[in-house]
Amino acid sequence: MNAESVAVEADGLWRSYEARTGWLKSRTKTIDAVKGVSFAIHRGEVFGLLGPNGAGKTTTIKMLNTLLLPTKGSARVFGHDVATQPRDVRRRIGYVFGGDKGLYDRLSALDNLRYFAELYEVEPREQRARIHELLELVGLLGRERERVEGYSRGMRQRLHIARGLLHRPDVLFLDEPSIGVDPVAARELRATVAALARQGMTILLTTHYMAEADELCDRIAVITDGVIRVIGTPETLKDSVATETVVEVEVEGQSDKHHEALGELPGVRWVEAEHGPAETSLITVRSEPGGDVYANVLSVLSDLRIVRITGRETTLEDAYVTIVRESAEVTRE
Ligand SMILES: Nc1ncnc2c1ncn2[C@@H]1O[C@H](COP(=O)(O)OP(=O)(O)OP(=O)(O)O)[C@@H](O)[C@H]1O
Repeated sequence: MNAESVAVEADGLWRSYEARTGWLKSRTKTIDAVKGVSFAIHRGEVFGLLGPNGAGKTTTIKMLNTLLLPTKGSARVFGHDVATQPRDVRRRIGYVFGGDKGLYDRLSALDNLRYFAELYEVEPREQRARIHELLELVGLLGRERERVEGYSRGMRQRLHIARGLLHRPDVLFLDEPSIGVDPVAARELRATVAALARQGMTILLTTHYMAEADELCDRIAVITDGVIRVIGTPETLKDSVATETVVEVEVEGQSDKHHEALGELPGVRWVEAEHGPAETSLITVRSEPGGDVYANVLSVLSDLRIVRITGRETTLEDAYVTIVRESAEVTRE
């Protein structure tokens, strides 16, 4: 693959920290935070890095964005080495992290963006239009003259994203952008990230919210204890832990004649019906995970009155929890 189709490439990245322990008798201890991480993010891809607290996500991002030097291994952003060509890397990346730091509270959003535009050497002729365009993208147009101290967490986060985009980076690192943001604001934030992705931005996202990762990411890497355990699309991750989808339908009357049709639906492994209370039947359909099993079952039963339908697909959270648990077992062995 050539350097322009691979946006970010990590090759055996390793980072150790020397941490001081003890008070009277201080000793240094080596913590291996990231232990040989490798992956490639393609241009235009939204790539999620998921893992529990302390797994090594931020350390990985900081090596990729030149804030930390790798102890071992290497990484490139559009072919530029993070250790030997940091200026070239910085020109191509934007870094946005969650939380309260990184903005000037006493200034308006507009003045914050003007300040950072200067800092990032955005051409003075371009600044006005660029700031306007970004305020529009993140949905803050009309509020830009208000001081940031009066902004909600969600608005701050969107302003952070605008800041990270001022110098037109090709890759955006989003480190827990939705931390502490309420559900409605988080949804708006996801819409902003999705809009950026549609425009072709390459994004590396870390988050603890599985639904967010599922909605936004093309591929996901799960990291625990400094090691990547799995890389795949949200669907492959879910499929790797899901054994089947179970749908239960309670219908009025007899359903015997629908049995055969249900059994012939794509992916269906097994159908069972039993008589329920008060002239109802309970039909259980077990099928392979994924596919349109709900819609198919409902269409076969369309001439019956449905009392209730329950069941659920494997979620990304199910998959994540299983992967993290299994990796903890492997580490213990
Ligand atoms: N400056 C540092 N000095 C010593 N140890 C550190 C330092 N920064 C991080 N660590 C340790 O490295 C490991 C990985 O930390 P890192 O912040 O990369 O994890 P993370 O996956 O981003 O976690 P979180 O989800 O909590 O942000 C942890 O054990 C952490 O305590």
